[in-house]
Amino acid sequence: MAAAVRASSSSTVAVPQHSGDAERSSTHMAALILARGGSKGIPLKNIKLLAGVPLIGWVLRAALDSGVFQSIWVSTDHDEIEKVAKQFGAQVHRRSSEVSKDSSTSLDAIVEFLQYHDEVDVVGNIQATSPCLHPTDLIRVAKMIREDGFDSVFSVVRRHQFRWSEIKKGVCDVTKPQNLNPAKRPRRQDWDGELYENGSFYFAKRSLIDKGYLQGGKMAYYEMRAEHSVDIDVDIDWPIAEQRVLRFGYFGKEALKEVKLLVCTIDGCLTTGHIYVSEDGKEVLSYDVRDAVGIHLLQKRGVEVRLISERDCSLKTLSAMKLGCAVEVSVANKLHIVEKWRKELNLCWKEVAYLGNEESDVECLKKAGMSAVPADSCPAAQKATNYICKCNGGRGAIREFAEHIFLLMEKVNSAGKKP
Ligand SMILES: CC(=O)N[C@H]1[C@H]([C@H](O)[C@H](O)CO)O[C@](OP(=O)(O)OC[C@H]2O[C@@H](n3ccc(N)nc3=O)[C@H](O)[C@@H]2O)(C(=O)O)C[C@@H]1O
Repeated sequence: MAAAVRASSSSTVAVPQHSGDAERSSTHMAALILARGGSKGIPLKNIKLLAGVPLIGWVLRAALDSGVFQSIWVSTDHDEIEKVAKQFGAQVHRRSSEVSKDSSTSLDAIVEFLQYHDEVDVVGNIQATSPCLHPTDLIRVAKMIREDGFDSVFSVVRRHQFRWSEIKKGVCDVTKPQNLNPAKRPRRQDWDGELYENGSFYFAKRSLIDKGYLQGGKMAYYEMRAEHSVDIDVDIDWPIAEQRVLRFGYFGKEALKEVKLLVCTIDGCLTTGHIYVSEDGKEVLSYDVRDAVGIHLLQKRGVEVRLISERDCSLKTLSAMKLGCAVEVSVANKLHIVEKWRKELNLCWKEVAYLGNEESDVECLKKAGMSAVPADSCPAAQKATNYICKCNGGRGAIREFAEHIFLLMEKVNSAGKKP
């Protein structure tokens, strides 16, 4: 009989230092994210943007920052997914079509991966469909395998749900309680609940997978915090998952700071980039009222908003928009100007948010504590940011980014309140 032991994300387990753990261990533990191109419900689900980040990006970020893996892989049959995986620092296993079908199981794809990778002793199969994973979870699970000697560990979540048997015509005409006594219904606080596999990850030693199992041998579960337990299964889950990751997801090693300054590129962010020119050479720009509202909301919450452009935009036209923002035009080097503003306001980069869409924005996007690009921004800008808006430039991207900033600021403030 396989032994099952518990671990919990809320238990106080000694967490090893991030850097160097993977190198120090002789066991080759590989993270493996399965991301086939043909998903049934949501097209290309595995790279669809969830809160501005491609779905696989959320778990790849956690896997990389955990520092416990000797190698991090995405197994895919799709060029676009390969590109995104590499952008997030993963290696790519191009899998065969046999293990990419609707009927192929995760185990099929994992077995194929191992056939090509003799060096791997343990596979940590992390499912992209559970994007609220944190590095601390992976660090604890790696310890359970490496130090506590488990052959397999998988994630579970505790639920307080009463189960009832199914009524089947001609077989069973009535229902029966499965895990409760209706005469003595326990209150939530009087009942430990039950553990459910939540599909976030499955770690298993090669020797076990060779026998055709992901769960077996000396086996343990890892209990995840309920708020981190998100399983995207159907389309309807997507907006819910989006709210969850914004609140509880992992945003990288750097602690977030309150935003004090938002710098926004004019052409292609505040505006669509279209300019109407009259016979006498006058420019007419248009902007989205939603974006003006976004700017005013930010200002109301004490965020200074400034506009920047490489082009010699008409200051008269910009001031006619009545946005109440300081503006700098004909800028040769945007980074120099933002540095100047940052110093003038006595801010660190983490307190600066930046919305840009072009090559000239890349340095600022990389340095800012929070950055975003409109959906129709150039690929270099998209690569440099951690939030790709759903809205296009001049079509609500500022308003959308403002909401994102507010949510993250809520996260900063609630973290500050913890004892
Ligand atoms: C390890 C395992 O058995 N995983 C299965 C899980 C697991 O049982 C549940 O999540 C538990 O809550 O269920 C399935 O989960 P699902 O189909 O959503 O797959 C989870 C993630 O893995 C990718 N995948 C899966 C199989 C495969 N051959 N190639 C892949 O790339 C998907 O693209 C997706 O990102 C299911 O719902 O049918 C199928 C999965 O195979």
